[in-house]
Amino acid sequence: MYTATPNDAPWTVPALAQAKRDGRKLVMLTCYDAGFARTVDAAGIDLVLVGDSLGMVVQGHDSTLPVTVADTAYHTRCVARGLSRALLVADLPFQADASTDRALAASTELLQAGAAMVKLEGAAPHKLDVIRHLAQREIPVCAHLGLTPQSVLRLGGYKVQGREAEAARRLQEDARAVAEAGADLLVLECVPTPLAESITRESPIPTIGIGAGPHCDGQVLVLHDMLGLRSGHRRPRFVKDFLEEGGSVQGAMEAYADAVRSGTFPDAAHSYA
Ligand SMILES: Nc1nc(=O)c2c([nH]1)NC[C@@H]1CN(c3ccc(C(=O)N[C@@H](CCC(=O)O)C(=O)O)cc3)CN21
Ligand SMILES: CC(C)C(=O)C(=O)O
Ligand SMILES: [Mg+2]
Repeated sequence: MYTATPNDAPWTVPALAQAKRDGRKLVMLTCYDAGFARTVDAAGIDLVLVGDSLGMVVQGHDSTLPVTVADTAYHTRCVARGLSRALLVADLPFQADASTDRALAASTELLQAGAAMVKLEGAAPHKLDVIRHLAQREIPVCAHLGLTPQSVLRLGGYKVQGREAEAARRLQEDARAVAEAGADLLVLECVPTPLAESITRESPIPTIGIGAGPHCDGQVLVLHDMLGLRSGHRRPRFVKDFLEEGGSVQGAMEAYADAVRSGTFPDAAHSYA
């Protein structure tokens, strides 16, 4: 069992790249309030995401689209007060990254709320402009490719991405482009295991998978999912309830961290071939 090490130095952005070079897996969980943040931190989780999934698991909407910058800033402030070691990432909500001006204003608000990095979905030309704009202004950026839930209306549902050869090629190119634009980290959501493996091998920045197989540099799950709470939609294949084996909330987080670090999660049953 992984033992919490509260004396460990707080995470920094350069330490993420070092972890990739060292082959140390990064463990990430979403979190939306201070109580859970204290527990996530004590469990030795490396990265905490105030995801716009809060629109679904906290607010009860059926997509992430209704979430605002004010909502995300509020939850970021709550979570930041509970953390002393984990690196805090906050999602830029739907259309907060529609222009460089809006993205800079929203990101400033989120960093001033306590985040150390902002995350944004996609690699369209204007998104690459936003990544460059933020990176040049000393704002760490996490990119997010594959299934991008803010695109749900045009995608027609939450489906695995990059299955066709052409789509796979485009994803691989997008991964190159976001790193080139200055992203520090890359979330890959719902992509076939071999594609995520190939992107990870090529990527100069660490990849964090969710439904992207075991070969990413790290993993992320939605907190409610790994504690077995009903998510409102059909349970995605990549979700595993760690509460049973963990025995307590902190135990579940430690079991998840152990499984990611030892390479036993995700297995084939929790990945897309
Ligand atoms: N609670 C929760 N967990 C999440 O992981 C999550 C959210 N909410 N909200 C935002 C998005 C939506 N997500 C989802 C939702 C459903 C599937 C899903 O059911 N996928 C199918 C894929 C089928 C296919 O294309 O082959 C699956 O069977 O896993 C995947 C990701 C991930 N994110
Ligand atoms: C699922 C993760 C990667 C996310 O973006 C969120 O929780 O909003
Ligand atoms: Mg999100």
